[in-house]
Amino acid sequence: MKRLIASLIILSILACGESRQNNTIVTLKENGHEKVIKDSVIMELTSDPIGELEQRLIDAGLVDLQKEIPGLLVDLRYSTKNNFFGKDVYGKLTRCYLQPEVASSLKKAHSVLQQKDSTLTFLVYDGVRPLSVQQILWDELDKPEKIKPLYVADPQKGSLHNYGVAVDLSIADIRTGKSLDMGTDFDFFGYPAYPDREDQMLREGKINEQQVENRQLLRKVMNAAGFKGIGSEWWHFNAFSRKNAKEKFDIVK
Ligand SMILES: C[C@@H](N)C(=O)N[C@H](C)C(=O)O
Ligand SMILES: [Zn+2]
Repeated sequence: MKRLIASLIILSILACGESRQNNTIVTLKENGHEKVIKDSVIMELTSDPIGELEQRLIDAGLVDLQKEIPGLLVDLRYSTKNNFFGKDVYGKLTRCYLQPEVASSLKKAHSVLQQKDSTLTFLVYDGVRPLSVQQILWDELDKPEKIKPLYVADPQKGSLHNYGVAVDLSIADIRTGKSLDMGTDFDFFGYPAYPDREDQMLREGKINEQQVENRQLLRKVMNAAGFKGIGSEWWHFNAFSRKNAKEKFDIVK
């Protein structure tokens, strides 16, 4: 490897004359790393190699949402510390995967959204989620045992995320990449985030009309593509019932 880099440096020095017109002299791809030698300086570019979890998702036939749906944004929150328990539990995984037919339904929802307003896109927070991560979320959720399943599906039963048939998302403005105002952040666990409590929350001034309108738009486009929401989280949508998911797909462990 060291020898290879050394020879590439020599190559780049030799090619210096030409480099005035074209600064980039050599591009080398190795193990998912891209190195560009420019004016004799080696610059590491792009992505890490695919991690073990991502490879498992690909091997299981799941698809990368951003490859299927151009323009869709992903902020995989469990791959950051910006989530309800403040820990990165996805490591190298930063892309969002779903079952192919769920991705294709989401593509339909996305096109319904863009027909309504071409300045809008989806901002996805989570898709397939391994059962091992479901257990971490369950353990980290600081709520009484009885109401925990309203916010995180019990890992003993499995979540539809574990099959790759549920998605957590918002709508974003493509010009800013930021979510529309939905009244609460993703994974806010309480009444202001409940679609079931919107009338009450409006009356109590906890959310406003514009926030409800934004959520209604999300529900409308997702429902148009066959997704079903749940009563306690504005961001969560299922593409299949638990029974159908069990019959058709395997859980990602
Ligand atoms: C944890 C939250 N983002 C979520 O997806 N909750 C549902 C209920 C789930 O865990 O399936
Ligand atoms: Zn969810």
